[in-house]
Amino acid sequence: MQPYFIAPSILSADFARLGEDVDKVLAAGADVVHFDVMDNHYVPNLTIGPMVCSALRKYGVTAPIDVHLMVQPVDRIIGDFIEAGASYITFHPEASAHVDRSLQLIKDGGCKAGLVFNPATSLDALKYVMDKVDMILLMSVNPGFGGQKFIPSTLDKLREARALISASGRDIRLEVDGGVNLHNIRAIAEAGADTFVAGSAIFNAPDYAEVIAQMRAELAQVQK
Ligand SMILES: O=C(CO)[C@H](O)[C@H](O)COP(=O)(O)O
Repeated sequence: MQPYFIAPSILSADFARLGEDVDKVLAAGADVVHFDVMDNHYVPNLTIGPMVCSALRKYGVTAPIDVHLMVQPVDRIIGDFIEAGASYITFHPEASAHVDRSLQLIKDGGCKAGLVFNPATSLDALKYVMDKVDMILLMSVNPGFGGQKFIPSTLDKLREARALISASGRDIRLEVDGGVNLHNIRAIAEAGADTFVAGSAIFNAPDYAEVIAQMRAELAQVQK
């Protein structure tokens, strides 16, 4: 199992002071910046694109930036995010006409590639591309908005994904996104996740360092 990563979703950050807020959450102990890209087409919301990713890099953010594409089509925006300094780029298989090609485009650009699965989407798309995947992201809410409730069936799906990763023998991160908080993070880790996206639970807390430390304390008690 890889070390646990806490990945605050900047969907819940203060967009008017994004650089400062990202600095603050990283200084508070976050490992990864989770960057939600929504196009008002694949999902019913509109957020940020490659220019903002590039601006964060120019501002001085050196932590990994984990770009979650909730866009359709996928391929024409991949190159822009590679240029903008993304570290991970993940996309939804049903949003790409050619999943293998999209994964390869990401990897050819030197980024880590991953697939994202909505709560009701099966993991079947992984079958022939496990060798190209560096991250599997399970949505534990329907994508589009922060602040939703964790969907409990994600726990079984995490166990299923963890078994696939173990069978592959590869280092693949297993990320979960949606409704992650202090009360459920331990159970989510026990089901197999190693990377935890949390938006409202972190950015709505009065003290980012305190909530991240509490999350790590929960993770320290994980029993497998
Ligand atoms: O991708 C997302 C929604 O599509 C967000 O990353 C996710 O919902 C995180 O927010 P919260 O922790 O508040 O649920």
